[in-house]
Amino acid sequence: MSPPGLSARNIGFSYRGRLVLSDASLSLSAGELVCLLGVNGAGKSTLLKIMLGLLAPDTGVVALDGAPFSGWRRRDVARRVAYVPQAHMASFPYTVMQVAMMGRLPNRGFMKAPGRADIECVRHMLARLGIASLSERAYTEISGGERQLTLIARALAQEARLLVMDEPLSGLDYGNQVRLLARLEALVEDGYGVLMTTHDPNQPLSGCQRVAMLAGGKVSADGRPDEVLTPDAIEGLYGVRVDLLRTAEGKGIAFRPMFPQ
Ligand SMILES: Nc1ncnc2c1ncn2[C@@H]1O[C@H](COP(=O)(O)OP(=O)(O)OP(=O)(O)O)[C@@H](O)[C@H]1O
Repeated sequence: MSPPGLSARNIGFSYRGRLVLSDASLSLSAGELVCLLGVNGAGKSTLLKIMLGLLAPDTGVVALDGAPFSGWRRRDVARRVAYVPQAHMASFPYTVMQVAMMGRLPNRGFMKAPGRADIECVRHMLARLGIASLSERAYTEISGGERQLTLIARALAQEARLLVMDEPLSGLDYGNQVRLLARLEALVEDGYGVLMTTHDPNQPLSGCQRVAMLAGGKVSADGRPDEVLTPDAIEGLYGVRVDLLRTAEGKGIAFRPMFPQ
C-alpha cells in the first residue's frame, strides 16, 4: 500500500500546444516540508495546480493516498489537501474570522451556516497561528504577513493535513519570513506536510526535509537539502556562481554570490 500523501508521476502538460512540463515527478508526505525551486516560468505553479487537481495533466498520474485523483470526490480531496495562495488583497473587508471560516466549506457544505464545531475549529487554528487577537479585524486592514497567516488558518480549518503553498514568503519582510517559516516548521513537526515554492535557495538550507529543482519540464533533482543544494546545482539552475558558507561542523548555511560573474 502506498504511504499517505500526494504524488505526481511523470507529468506532461502544455498550455495550448506550448510544452511546460514533459516528465515531472514530485511527492509530498505528511511530516515533511518540501521546497520546490526553479527559475521564473519553469512551471512550478503549473505543477502545483496539477497536484491540487486544478489542472488536468496531459500525461502522467496524480495520486492521493495512493489512489489516482480521478477516483476521488472533489470535496474529499479538499479535506486532505489545501492550497494556500499568496496573500492577496481582498476587495471585500471580510474579517479574519470570516476568511478563515471559508476553509470550513468542504466540511459543512455551502448552504449551511457555521455551527459551534466550525467556530471552535477556526478559533483554534487562529490561536495556533498566533493571530487570535486579529479575529474581528478586516482582512483588508492587516499586514501582508498577517494575511498570509490568515490564509494558512483557512487551510488548516479545512482540516487538510497536506498544504500546498505558492511562494508564501514573497512580499513578506525578513521578520515575517522567519516567523512564517517557524510556524510552518511547527506544523510539520505536528505531522502536516507542506510543499512550497520559493525563489530563495537559502531558505531550504534549514528546516526543510527535502528540496526539488524543476528545470526543462522535469524535476531534475530531489533529495535532502545537503545533497541537492550544492554550488554547482545552483549555478546549473540559475546561471550564477555561488559558494556555500558552512558552519564549523560543515553544515551549509547560506549561498554567497561570487563576483565577477
Ligand atoms: N494560463 C496560462 N496560459 C498560457 N500559458 C501559461 C499560463 N500560465 C502559465 N503559463 C506559462 O507557462 C509557463 C510556466 O508558468 P508557471 O507560472 O507555472 O511558472 P513558474 O515556475 O511558477 O514561474 P514564476 O516563478 O515566474 O512564478 C510560463 O512560460 C508561463 O508563461
